[in-house]
Amino acid sequence: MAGELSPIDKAKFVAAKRAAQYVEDGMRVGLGTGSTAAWLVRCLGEMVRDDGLRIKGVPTSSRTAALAREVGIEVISLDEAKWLDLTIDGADEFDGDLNLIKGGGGALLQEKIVATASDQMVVIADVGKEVETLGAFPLPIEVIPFGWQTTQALVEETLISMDVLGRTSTLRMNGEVPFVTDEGNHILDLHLNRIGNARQLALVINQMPGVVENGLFIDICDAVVIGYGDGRVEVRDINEGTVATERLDFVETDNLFSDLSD
Ligand SMILES: O=C[C@H](O)[C@H](O)[C@H](O)COP(=O)(O)O
Repeated sequence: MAGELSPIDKAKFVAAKRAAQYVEDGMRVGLGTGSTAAWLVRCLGEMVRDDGLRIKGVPTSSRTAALAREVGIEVISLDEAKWLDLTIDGADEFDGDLNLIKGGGGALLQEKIVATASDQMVVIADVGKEVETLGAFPLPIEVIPFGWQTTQALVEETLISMDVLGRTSTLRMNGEVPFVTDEGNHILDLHLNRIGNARQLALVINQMPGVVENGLFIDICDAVVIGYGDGRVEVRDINEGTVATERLDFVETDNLFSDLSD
């Protein structure tokens, strides 16, 4: 129940609950992936069930698709939707320009495609995700399995030539075997510490053969809803800066707080 949630889970929950207010009847909504986005899907499921909200959801991973169906959200594919009114998703880091690192859960490819196909992207995050400069969180890049070690070597050589700090990368593992994304690819995590020019880095990485996509989301996010462990939320808009700071009450319902899994 809510009283047993850790401060970080409360922060994620209030961010998700506040962001759910962006969703209007009839919208086509991109549903993000991760522990914060899972709260959002639960909140929307409750609104569908209790308030009669009618939405069509486009999930960004098989995990989110399963959860959305479980809570009663109508799920359609991106190609069926064609264009989305709104996407709400989590992030691993966001900076003052609302640029992001995403992909900690391995869903960055579908997430970027879905967010880019949306009129608006709203990110939900606990306050610990805010950084001055992106890069403390390892930057995920999705690579095809064929020749992944060659791709890794190319990525590392290129980063060295660009004089990017860090320079090491690791293949993401799932126990003893390489992690496999929903698209059948692998993830390399780049340990950069600090990304001086995220825009340039994103372009350079995506030009390398074998790389499918990187976890830098530049100029895609329109607003971040930041949650705090004491129930406060802050809405930061790319055009208007901080537009609202408020406190949300926790609503303890079995639907939201039982068996929550990412
Ligand atoms: O691939 C996963 C996504 O980009 C997530 O949205 C991101 O990793 C944040 O996840 P969480 O809300 O669990 O911190």
